[in-house]
Amino acid sequence: MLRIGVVGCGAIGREHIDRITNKLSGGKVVAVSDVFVEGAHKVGDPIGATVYNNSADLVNDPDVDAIICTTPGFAHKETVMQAIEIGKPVFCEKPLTTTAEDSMDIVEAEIAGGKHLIQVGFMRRYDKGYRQVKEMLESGEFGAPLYLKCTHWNPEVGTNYDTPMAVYDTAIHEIDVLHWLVGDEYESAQIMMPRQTKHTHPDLKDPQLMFLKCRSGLIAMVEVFVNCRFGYDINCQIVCEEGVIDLPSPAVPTYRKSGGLTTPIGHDWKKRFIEAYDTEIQEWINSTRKGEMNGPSAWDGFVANLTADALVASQQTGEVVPIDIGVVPEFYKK
Ligand SMILES: NC(=O)c1ccc[n+]([C@@H]2O[C@H](COP(=O)([O-])OP(=O)(O)OC[C@H]3O[C@@H](n4cnc5c(N)ncnc54)[C@H](O)[C@@H]3O)[C@@H](O)[C@H]2O)c1
Ligand SMILES: O[C@H]1[C@H](O)[C@@H](O)[C@H](O)[C@@H](O)[C@H]1O
Repeated sequence: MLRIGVVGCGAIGREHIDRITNKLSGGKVVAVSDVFVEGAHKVGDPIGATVYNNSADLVNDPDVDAIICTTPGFAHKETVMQAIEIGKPVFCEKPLTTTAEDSMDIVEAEIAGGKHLIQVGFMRRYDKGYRQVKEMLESGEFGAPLYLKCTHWNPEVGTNYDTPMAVYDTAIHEIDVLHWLVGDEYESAQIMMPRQTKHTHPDLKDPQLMFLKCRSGLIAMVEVFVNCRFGYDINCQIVCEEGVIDLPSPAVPTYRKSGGLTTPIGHDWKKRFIEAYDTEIQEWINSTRKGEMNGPSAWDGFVANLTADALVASQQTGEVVPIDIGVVPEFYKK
């Protein structure tokens, strides 16, 4: 049994605790922590977990074998570095950090420790739909992918969500999954701001149109609109030389009523990728128990943050910003 400590008992922290406790196998949440300690007690007490009000005490608890970090992005580095220091595996929710510089510090610390310890929560790589699309592309039947059109639409966000977060908290999913999907690397990024919705606030530009160009010439266009009101709607269309692939959305019943034919769109990110989260955490538990680390790595987290930094820079100027990933360290070569 993998004894897990969860740092950060907010929305996704509670989701992961619930799936480990009630759905998955091979793991047990034995400790939880949150700066808001009442919140940690609320989820930790019913399952008999030790409750902490800080990350370091949980990471250093001898009864904790591995850590799940589900604090906000700005706080991830603290916990991940503590875990590396003591040599414990850590599953860190996306983004690894909020800047490439901080992610590089983590990469360097992990390499220095000589052991693969970090997995980043890029769960779309575990989604059945994205996996099917990847297989279709790799079959060669569609020829080369030429351009991608994606939407990342959220119904609404809180007032603490600002312009850069549209990149490093939201588009970071597409940043990671798209280059993985097409087997390419980004070389430049650009953002254009269309007319803005009245439903945003002064610190948030919304919507934003993001363009990522790959080395092959492929361009990915990602529309991020986080106050779209109507629902949580993630789509991706890949235009190839020999055909077009649309990412399948999870099947839902459509219905005829009041003179209309309706396909419902959910409101909740937790449900849209629920199976992907289950698979991701189950595979992390399984591989961690075997002393392996197979999922998205700290290097993948760094590459995503480097790309995000270029997009954030373009938010200011609208200009094309180059991306130079450099050479993949030997340590991360598969
Ligand atoms: N993979 C996904 O699809 C997905 C979905 C949702 C959230 N996330 C990621 O998970 C992380 C958490 O998101 P959330 O929606 O659960 O946020 P949240 O605000 O609901 O929860 C964060 C929790 O962390 C606690 N916290 C804040 N600062 C802390 C600190 N310094 N140390 C310890 N605890 C601290 C807060 O009190 C809160 O309980 C973010 O990085 C987010 O991007 C990923
Ligand atoms: O924009 C949100 C994404 O759609 C979700 O999948 C989560 O990652 C959440 O943290 C983001 O704020």
